[in-house]
Amino acid sequence: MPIIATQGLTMRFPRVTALDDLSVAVEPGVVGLVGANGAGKSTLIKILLGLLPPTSGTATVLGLDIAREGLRIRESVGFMPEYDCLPPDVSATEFVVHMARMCGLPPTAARERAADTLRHVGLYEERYRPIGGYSTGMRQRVKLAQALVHDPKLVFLDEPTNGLDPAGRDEMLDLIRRIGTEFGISVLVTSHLLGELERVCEHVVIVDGGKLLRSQAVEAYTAESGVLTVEVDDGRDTLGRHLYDQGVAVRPEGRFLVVDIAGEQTYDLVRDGVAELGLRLIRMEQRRHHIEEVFQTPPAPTAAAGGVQSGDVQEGAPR
Ligand SMILES: Nc1ncnc2c1ncn2[C@@H]1O[C@H](COP(=O)(O)OP(=O)(O)OP(=O)(O)O)[C@@H](O)[C@H]1O
Repeated sequence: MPIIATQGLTMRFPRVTALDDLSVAVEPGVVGLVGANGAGKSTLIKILLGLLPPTSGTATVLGLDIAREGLRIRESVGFMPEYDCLPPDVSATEFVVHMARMCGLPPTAARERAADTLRHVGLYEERYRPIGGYSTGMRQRVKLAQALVHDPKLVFLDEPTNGLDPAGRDEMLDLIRRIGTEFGISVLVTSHLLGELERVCEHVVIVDGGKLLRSQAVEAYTAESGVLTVEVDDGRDTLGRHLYDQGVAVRPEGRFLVVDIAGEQTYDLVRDGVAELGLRLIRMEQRRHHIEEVFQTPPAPTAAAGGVQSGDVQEGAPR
């Protein structure tokens, strides 16, 4: 059963259509929702939580109807909002216990769950300090902890890496991956950075101007390319010249050789060349695309899609 299913979801504000006839089904797992700023991601989350009635269309979350069962959805779904909404004068423990109590947990269970959750997000040592003195990364972790404290089946994480430095972003992405793999909680995570979603998500939904552009497994975005990456220990140029003499299309790229694949024989030529020259082969693998490369050449317009304009969706940090 899909964890989220929308049909013709439309949200019109007086000056802008934030969601435009959006129909999508999302299966359990770690799922990315990507789009430029203003694409409609936060609006979709608010509608899915039953907090904002759509202009038209229907949706279910965990099989529950957003129009009739908003409260039950919010019992089963955790939400990490995009913007900072934390009280500065209380500690992370006090805040997360309070949120657990708001979700209906009895006092002792709330304290235990808060302590466990804060440990999972890496805030155990600092949990008694007032939130006002926390760094951006620590504040993001408090927001994440309160989303997880009532043991939800699904969490919505709205731009969880916002404002983080590269190291903080890596740690947050690692946490998100663990939420999916170790805790078995499904995740819908939004970002305007395609590259970072590729690292943690199994499936990515792309919205642009409130319309669905694509909904695909990450594997499908990153299908194998027609080139081989070859790395040898000392002798890159020797091997390159050797392959060139055999009629292979080859070029250097950093410490690698990039070889166009012209059938099975390309693998044989590389392997034989390495053996003949007495080199040590470190790697030979078919290169995969990165998601953002898919958007450098917009796909032929399909359905409602008009193609992503370059710059609409930013690339992630270099990997
Ligand atoms: N309450 C509102 N009233 C009027 N317009 C709104 C309201 N909420 C959102 N919008 C508009 O709807 C569009 C989509 O906004 P939304 O916040 O959903 O985008 P987003 O993809 O989450 O982008 P961001 O990451 O910048 O928040 C924007 O043009 C925004 O200005």
